[in-house]
Amino acid sequence: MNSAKSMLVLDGVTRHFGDVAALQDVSLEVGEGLTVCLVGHSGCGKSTLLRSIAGIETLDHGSILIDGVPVSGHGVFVQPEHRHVGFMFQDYALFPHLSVRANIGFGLSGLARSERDLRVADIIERIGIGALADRYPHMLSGGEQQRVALARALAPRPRLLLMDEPFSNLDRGLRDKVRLETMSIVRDLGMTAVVVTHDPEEALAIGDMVALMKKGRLVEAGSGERMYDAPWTAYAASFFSRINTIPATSSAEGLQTPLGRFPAPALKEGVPKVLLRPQAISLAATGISARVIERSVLGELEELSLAVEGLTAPLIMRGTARHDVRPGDEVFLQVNARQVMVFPDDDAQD
Ligand SMILES: Nc1ncnc2c1ncn2[C@@H]1O[C@H](COP(=O)(O)OP(=O)(O)OP(=O)(O)O)[C@@H](O)[C@H]1O
Repeated sequence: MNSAKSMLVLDGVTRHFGDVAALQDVSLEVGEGLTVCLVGHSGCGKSTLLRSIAGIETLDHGSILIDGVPVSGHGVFVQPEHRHVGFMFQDYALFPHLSVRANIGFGLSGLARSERDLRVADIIERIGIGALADRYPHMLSGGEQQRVALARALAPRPRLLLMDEPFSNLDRGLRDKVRLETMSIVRDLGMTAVVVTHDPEEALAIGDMVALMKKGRLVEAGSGERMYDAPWTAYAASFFSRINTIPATSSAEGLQTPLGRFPAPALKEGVPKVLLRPQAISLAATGISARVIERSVLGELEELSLAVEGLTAPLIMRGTARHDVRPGDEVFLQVNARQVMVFPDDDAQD
């Protein structure tokens, strides 16, 4: 993290809907100019958290500060329109009867006409949508609508930009391009942004910080690189990629597994389990004996599904190398010991 001031502070944020604990004691700080991605499976509370920051939801407990100003909690509730946040909805929610220019100017009604026109012209130029300014939403492609929605959210110069699944309505091919362009505009403007996504790759790609949620709780938060390379929890390890779970038993020499012996880190108690990314395994001339169940070429990557004595589930191996192997072939495996992750068994992955 850098030493920038905190633009958003969530402290013990809690919200129930009847019996459902949508948010439980969520605390997080986001430095100015950074993008945080809220990521997690459906129903984990991402949207409720975003809506709480926007002021569309109230809190049961906890508090929210935006740019140092309390906006929710401890008896305070600042109305959404006074929070200085820009909100970008998943479906863009552009007004169909207004031109692009009028859509962008919509949130600036408090300004004098000349000032409003200047602001709209400025953001249109920054986002590079001059050619679209006099069109109407139905005359725009999905990617163009997305940029107009971004311009509209940014025109009032919010302190915080909130984006709810902003790229999920775009086709795969367009999505990566629009995502790159959008996030570079957000970064160039020095905006602090909170982006909700259910896509682990998207979270890793765009978040300066990633906050992984599960059943209303924050599991862990940090840079995407740290969370992928050195997750603190088995849940995070398995959320961001496919993972092999290898049963282990502890002994004085370390952890015994069907894939050999690994050093045992100091774990509090319980039987540890070993997690192994598919790319930590490779074929070799000697090593652990295995049988090929299936080989699939996934474009850049090749995936082998392998049967290993002592493992009930197939072991998944992935890499860029191509192997001339067929189902039934006997092969040998090597495991990159530096990529072995060990967690207590009670750290559920579900
Ligand atoms: N207004 C509401 N009334 C009742 N329950 C709600 C309400 N809003 C959300 N919930 C519940 O709170 C939990 C969290 O929902 P939320 O929409 O925040 O999850 P999410 O992570 O954004 O999910 P998704 O990715 O599917 O949008 C869910 O169990 C949901 O059913």
